[in-house]
Amino acid sequence: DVAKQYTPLQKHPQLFDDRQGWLEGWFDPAFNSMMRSLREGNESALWELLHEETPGVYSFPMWTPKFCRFLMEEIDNYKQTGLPIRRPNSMNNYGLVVNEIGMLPMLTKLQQIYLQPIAKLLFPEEGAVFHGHHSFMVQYKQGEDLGLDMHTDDSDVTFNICLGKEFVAAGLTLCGTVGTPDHRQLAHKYDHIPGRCIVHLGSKRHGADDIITGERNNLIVWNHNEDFRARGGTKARGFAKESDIPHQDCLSYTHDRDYSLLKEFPQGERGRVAKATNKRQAWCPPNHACYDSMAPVLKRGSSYEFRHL
Ligand SMILES: O=C(O)CCC(=O)C(=O)O
Ligand SMILES: [Fe+2]
Repeated sequence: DVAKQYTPLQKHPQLFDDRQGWLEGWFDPAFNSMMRSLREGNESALWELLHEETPGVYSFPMWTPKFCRFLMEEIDNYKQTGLPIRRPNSMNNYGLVVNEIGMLPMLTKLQQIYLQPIAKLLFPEEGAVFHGHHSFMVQYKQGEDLGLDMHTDDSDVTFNICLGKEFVAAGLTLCGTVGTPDHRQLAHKYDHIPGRCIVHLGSKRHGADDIITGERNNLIVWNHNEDFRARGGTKARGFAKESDIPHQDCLSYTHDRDYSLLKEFPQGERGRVAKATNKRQAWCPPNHACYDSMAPVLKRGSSYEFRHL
């Protein structure tokens, strides 16, 4: 398999050595002392380190700038080998699934030793236990993917760590939780900082703003809690009526039935792709959850003809 083929080509074998595991020197000193306190049962250390970006969304320093460069060197090295690159999800065209290149054991360690104890305190239900993860890199730069449409993740708790390199714009826009009245209302705009991690529920609608210059790379860990999923996950909570017209910055050209009534599709080729994707995949909001002022034809049905008046 790919991981085996890559083994002799690795630039930094330490990144694949799960017997040695994660080295303390790779992490921000403040993160290390917080983790030490957590292990000693002092939970307040986490709350002291965290910055609450908006309710349910937290950021904290995680890796040193040096480690971010170290990891990026490995990713760039892999991309030069010509070995196959499977895209992380249907929306990212330039990412890389790090689990598949041989980093799965190390990322499982990262999840179990560091991410899970944090998630458990922040999100007692979704983060109670993690059984698996989908871990991947995303990349934005001019001429490739510029940003990422609004979406929710196939993840119970998502950790998203910025690795640089240098970039202008490319922020993360956060809206509401899927199925709640404010699902498509703006909650917060977050500016990524290299080395810093942001954590939120997968059910939180979010998207990446277009990059203006430079290149942004992030490592994303989608954590799966099979117990939560067996209870129906977020879907079990139902889908409430939307409180109001959606915010412009929270609209998804992939998922929203009212997109074309409220916003222009992106320009050029991206617009063509966006229209075609919308035609195939738009479902939001479900008929029973439409806001009061939504166009009557859209309230009645979710078929394509109604979406493109
Ligand atoms: O670019 C980001 O920061 C977010 C990426 C993301 O939401 C995803 O890949 O699911
Ligand atoms: Fe996401």
